[in-house]
Amino acid sequence: MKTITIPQKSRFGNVVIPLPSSKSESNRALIIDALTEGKNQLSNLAEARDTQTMIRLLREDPEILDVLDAGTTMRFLTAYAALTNRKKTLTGTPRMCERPIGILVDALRALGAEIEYLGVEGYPPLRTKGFEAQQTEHLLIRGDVSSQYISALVMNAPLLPKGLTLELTGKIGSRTYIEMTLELMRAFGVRSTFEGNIISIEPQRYQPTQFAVEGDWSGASYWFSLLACAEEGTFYIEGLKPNSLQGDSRIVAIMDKLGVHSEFDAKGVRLTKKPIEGIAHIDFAHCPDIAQTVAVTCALLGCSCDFSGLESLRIKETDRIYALQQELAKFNADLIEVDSETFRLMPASSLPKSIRIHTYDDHRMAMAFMPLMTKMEVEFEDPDVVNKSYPSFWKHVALLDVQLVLHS
Ligand SMILES: O=C(O)C1=C[C@@H](OP(=O)(O)O)[C@@H](O)[C@H](O)C1
Ligand SMILES: C=C(OP(=O)(O)O)C(=O)O
Repeated sequence: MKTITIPQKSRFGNVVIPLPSSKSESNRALIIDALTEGKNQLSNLAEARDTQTMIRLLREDPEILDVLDAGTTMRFLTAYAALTNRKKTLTGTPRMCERPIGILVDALRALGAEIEYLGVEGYPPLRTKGFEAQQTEHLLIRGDVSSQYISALVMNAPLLPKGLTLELTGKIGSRTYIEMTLELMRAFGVRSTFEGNIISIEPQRYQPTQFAVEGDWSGASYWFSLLACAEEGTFYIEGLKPNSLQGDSRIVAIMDKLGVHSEFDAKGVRLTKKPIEGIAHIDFAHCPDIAQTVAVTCALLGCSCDFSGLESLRIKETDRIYALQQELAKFNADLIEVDSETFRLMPASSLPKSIRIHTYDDHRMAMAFMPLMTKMEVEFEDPDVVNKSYPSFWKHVALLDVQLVLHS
């Protein structure tokens, strides 16, 4: 198996990280562009495989849309194909075919789309078979499984003849991602309202627009974590702004308590070290992708912390709760289930000199555990896993002046 080893290092100088762009913003802008017949000027699109897959599938327009392991690409393209009357088969990796899509398919069927499951009911692969007439303009949809179903529907809503009112039921998760979708739509001239649990969108057209994608806050979180765990250093992360559309910018407030001070200027954010205050409880319901980052940071800093809002982690690239528990245990840390809503992060009691991290086909399992390098030599299995969101990740680790060793 291919692995990569990083030697131990915890003192850094001034390091500049040329952060890649957000795949979440990119994939939304691309769907909106497709709905505007490609008349926009999109810049700074993500290098992430999830985005490159979206670009390729929209450009080549094949009969079979293989999204690989990209959740947004699967959910956004399913709604796009179904509601624009395209006949497509949508499929992906074996794990993608275990990630539920029934809530979105039920909503699309209620709107009037014909969709057939090709394998197990409720999961990809599936086939969109046509859309004749809009059956309703008011839908109830669960908000507590994945926000991607809701984003997928609302991006297409302005082009539906009757528009759409979505009533979200249950506890709304990843609300920041739904807000990001509506903000991006606004940037392309589409008005909407999101009050309480109700989203309303009238029929209207997207306006051709110039749109530049921001840096990826989820990717930035690993550099915050590394500095939190390091003995010294100053990082400058390019391409981020303080008022981001991305909920993962919440990492600034979390890391402020874990010893990282952030200072923004026009081009990015400078991170410096400050005293650690600790943090008793963090709710990740609206920023689930940074839970792994923060778990590793707390484990290494010796900070016990209660985590809530982790429900969606079980249906992501892997079962992230299980994966975290397995890998944290390798350095005597743990993530213990306290009750149905809370997990307690128990920090490492003693550290080994070296470690091998299994990555579970999950980019974030590799990137989140990278800061272990501040305490020990770390070997990562399947280092190419990072390509899903951050293909230049290891190249950026090398900017820290460490000698990475690749074993194939
Ligand atoms: O809409 C998006 O861009 C995303 C929404 C989130 O998923 P859920 O809504 O399924 O939590 C997040 O985890 C994912 O990485 C990206
Ligand atoms: C969960 C993620 O992505 P997706 O759901 O789009 O596959 C992620 O990037 O962490």
